[in-house]
Amino acid sequence: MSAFEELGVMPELAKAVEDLGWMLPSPVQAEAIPLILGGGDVMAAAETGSGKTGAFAIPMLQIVHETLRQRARSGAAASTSGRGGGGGGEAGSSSAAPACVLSSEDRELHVAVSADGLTAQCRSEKAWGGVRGSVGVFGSCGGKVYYEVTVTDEGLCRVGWSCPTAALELGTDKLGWGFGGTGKKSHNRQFDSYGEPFALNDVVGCLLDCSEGGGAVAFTKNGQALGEAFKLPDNILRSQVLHPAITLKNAEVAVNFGATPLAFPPPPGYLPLAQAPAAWLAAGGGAAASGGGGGGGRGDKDLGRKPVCLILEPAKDLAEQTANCFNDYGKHLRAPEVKTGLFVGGTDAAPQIRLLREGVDVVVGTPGRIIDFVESGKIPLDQIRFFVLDEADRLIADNPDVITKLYGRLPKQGTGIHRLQVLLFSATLHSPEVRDMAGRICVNPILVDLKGRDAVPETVDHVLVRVDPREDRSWLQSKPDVFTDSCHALDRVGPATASTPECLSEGVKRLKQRLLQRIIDTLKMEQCLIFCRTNHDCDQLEKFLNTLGGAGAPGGGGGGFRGKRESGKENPYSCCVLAGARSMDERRAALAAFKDGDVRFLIATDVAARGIDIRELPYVINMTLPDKSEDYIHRIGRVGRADTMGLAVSLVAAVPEKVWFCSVKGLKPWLAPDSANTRTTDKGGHTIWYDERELLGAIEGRLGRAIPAMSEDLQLPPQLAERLSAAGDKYGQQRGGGVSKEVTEHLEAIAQNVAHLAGLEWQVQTSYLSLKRKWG
Ligand SMILES: Nc1ncnc2c1ncn2[C@@H]1O[C@H](COP(=O)(O)OP(=O)(O)OP(=O)(O)O)[C@@H](O)[C@H]1O
Repeated sequence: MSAFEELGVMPELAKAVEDLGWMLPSPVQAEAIPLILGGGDVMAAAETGSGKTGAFAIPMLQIVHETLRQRARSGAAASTSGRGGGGGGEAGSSSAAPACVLSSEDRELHVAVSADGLTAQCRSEKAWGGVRGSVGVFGSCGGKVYYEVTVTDEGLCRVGWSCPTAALELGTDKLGWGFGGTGKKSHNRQFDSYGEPFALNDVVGCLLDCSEGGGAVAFTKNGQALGEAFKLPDNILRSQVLHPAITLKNAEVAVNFGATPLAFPPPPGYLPLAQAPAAWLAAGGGAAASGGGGGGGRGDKDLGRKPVCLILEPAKDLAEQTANCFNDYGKHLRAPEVKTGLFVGGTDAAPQIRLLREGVDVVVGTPGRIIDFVESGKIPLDQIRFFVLDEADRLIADNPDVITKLYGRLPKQGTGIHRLQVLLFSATLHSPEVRDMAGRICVNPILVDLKGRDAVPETVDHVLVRVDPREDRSWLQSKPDVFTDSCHALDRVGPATASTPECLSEGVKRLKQRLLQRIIDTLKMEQCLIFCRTNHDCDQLEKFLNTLGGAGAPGGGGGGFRGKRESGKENPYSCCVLAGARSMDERRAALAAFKDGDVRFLIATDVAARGIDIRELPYVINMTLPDKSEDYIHRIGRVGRADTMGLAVSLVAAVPEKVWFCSVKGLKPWLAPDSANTRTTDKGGHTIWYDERELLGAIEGRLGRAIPAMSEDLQLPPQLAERLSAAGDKYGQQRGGGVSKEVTEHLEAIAQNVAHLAGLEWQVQTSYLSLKRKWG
């Protein structure tokens, strides 16, 4: 049994992580996996690069897989029994059709459905409870269908039709059309008088007309037509499936889809749902279809398969990485496979919508695209079991409203294995905002807090280089070329004005680029992730490195990485950019090129600060300190991952630097710097004074210690250099020259002992049993 299986992880998942070379669970995995498998809400704070993604993804995949298997089993059972009870329709037309019953899954838990799936009861006096039919009708089928509802107890009820992603409380959104006992029709929360009231023993007929030129919902009462209630929009008819839908409050109804004789014949041209041709029908929404267990009328097994996990990530690149992790960890899961979908902005929505239609179990995405898809009914949330905020503190700081809205729509009535689990993960999880949000969206969360507040991993060395243009006057030289941000394009910069704040600020910018080159050369860097403050700073630095790489050299000329132009192994300063202003394709290509070693330097904004995992990355450089101290911990955490040593170097200005600050999205004042926009924001312009001494103070305060400085000739602080050489460590390589070999030997030794112990245990058990048999 592997170490992961000892945590309760199923063999298929354990095998997948073994394929990745994981021998032992990391500490956060050892703590969090059993807690999540046990059904609890978990808040995990563990240092960067410690395997948090696996800590939530592995148990989630296991529970999702088990849930899907269970549904597939109950779906198969429902289909078999349903077909047995069906029939009675036009010869030949209904034989292959999925039988319709009230779904035991596509319902609220306070609604009970009878064993035959034909009676629904809600015993809550306060809450409406909804349920849908297990079979729906394609809006594009061109036919007309009918079913009957008999009111069998006092109480409130509303009946009609809704799409699989509609709210179960019928008529409260754009995808549901209902008729209530008080004589009101309802759609999208609009309640208008219609027909007449109905009550105990009344029989309401629900009509759906999908014929050409039709497109309507209507009702009858005790066989009398009440007239058209709703016209259905074309887009609904084209793209949606409509299911029988019922919502009740302290009431009971019996439903007849036409498998047994109806109380009243349907109006001319309408077929009872149970007798509709199979091609009109789609199984979905409930046990009969989920998990691939049921079959739709069009042979699309996944129709109606709804997401079980919702994972929010703060950046597109990280969302993509997490989705890939789910695919990697779940690659051996079969019957059914667990399907993961990526939903991020700035990319074509059409394939994502298609994916949702085909059915997806794990939804990973960024807040904007997710809320957009949820609000437009594309991502249904009524089957969600897991809500995960990865990098929770960033998500909560930037998107509290989206999180609150999404949480508000998640199903919370479940118990046991159906309970909604909320998981919050980050290396920095101790803010009051996180505590406050956790108090609202978690139920008794268990805190896995491995290293206390904001720990930097032992595998990360971090140092700073002071940049003081008052002492180092080399910035006044004109060579080598630098590409600063034009903040001081209108200021007189030269020896005569060299001590004004503006000149010193320009001096910082020039010095930093030249220092970067010296650091790269001195430490003989072959791979480094370089953080800049803004997209524009990334562009400028890209130009600078491209110029160093040789004018006219392939890869020179700026404009970002747009496909392989040369091997980074030949150009010592080859670079590409990963920043929010670049297209998703460019970002993807840049990250891939850097990971593959095709370029040596990845210049990035904070979109790459969190979560991005680059194997054996040796160096990070901060051209400018981040303005939020927690982002420092995440940025430097791009090195020192998975027990690999890494060094982070921060360039820290000793004087304030004037930088661009645009609160208006898309504004680029540096393209035409003038006396208005180079003013500071308090004077109506687009710049601020950035003081890195203060930012450094905040970071050191947070970490509780000073960050050591490199010497003027860019050597490591002595205590760091000594420790590194004493341990024989190198940046970009495993700590201790390769702990994994020791781990392997250790595991091999344990495996023999464990096998021996298992043999002894077997002997004890069998001897006990044989003695029992012998002596009774
Ligand atoms: N048990 C393990 N054994 C070996 N390697 C592991 C293990 N768990 C995770 N890893 C590897 O460690 C690296 C970091 O993992 P991951 O990205 O999940 O870290 P994280 O804690 O989420 O980091 P961050 O805080 O930066 O988001 C990955 O390359 C992953 O494959």
